[in-house]
Amino acid sequence: MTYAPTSAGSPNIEVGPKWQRPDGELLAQFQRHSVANIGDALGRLGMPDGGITPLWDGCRAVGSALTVLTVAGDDLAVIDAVAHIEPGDFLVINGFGYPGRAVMGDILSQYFSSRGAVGAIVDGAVRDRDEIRQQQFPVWSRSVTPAGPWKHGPGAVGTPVAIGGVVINPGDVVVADADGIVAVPLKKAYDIATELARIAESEQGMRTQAKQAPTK
Ligand SMILES: O=C([O-])CC(=O)C(=O)O
Ligand SMILES: [Mg+2]
Repeated sequence: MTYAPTSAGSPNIEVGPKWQRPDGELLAQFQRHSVANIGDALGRLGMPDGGITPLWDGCRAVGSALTVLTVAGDDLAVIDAVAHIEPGDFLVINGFGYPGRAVMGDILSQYFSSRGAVGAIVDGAVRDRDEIRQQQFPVWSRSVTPAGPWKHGPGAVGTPVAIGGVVINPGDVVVADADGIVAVPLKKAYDIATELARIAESEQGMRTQAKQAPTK
């Protein structure tokens, strides 16, 4: 089966209104912080559940949410999303948590990477784990299966979606690492970045104290 993403768009894939993306400088402020610390800065609430995990060791990415809603086991909306990618985008795909059929593999991953995306998160299944690891393209998913996707739609690109029980809007700052995923609403991102500097400093202090704890 062959396919090639087009800019024409499929008639049954809705495209949301144009959204604002965080600039590179703002994204850079999140580069050096762990997802755990960013979650703390958000009050330890609103993080996707721990069932969505990295596909290979060392996955880490920071980017602007490019949201996709797709039918369980179907990748038509994911294919359509390729034409909407701008450098720095982070694909966030609601595949209804379905484990029985992958909604992306290494070919789509290569398209994402070629267009400048920084990573992909799938609340659902993916396939081609070895090839994606070789590409070093960061991917998080709920499961892995060799079963390939149907391509019928419907779906949506650039509308709010939920992954792991949390709503993510297009243009949210998405950070993912070995622990999991966090999304910071663009409106809060500057305040959270400031708070992060304080948290990082206090964590550093606690680490030093822990290292120097007296033996009994
Ligand atoms: O073949 C497909 O339909 C999806 C897939 O495995 C890929 O993106 O590599
Ligand atoms: Mg494949």
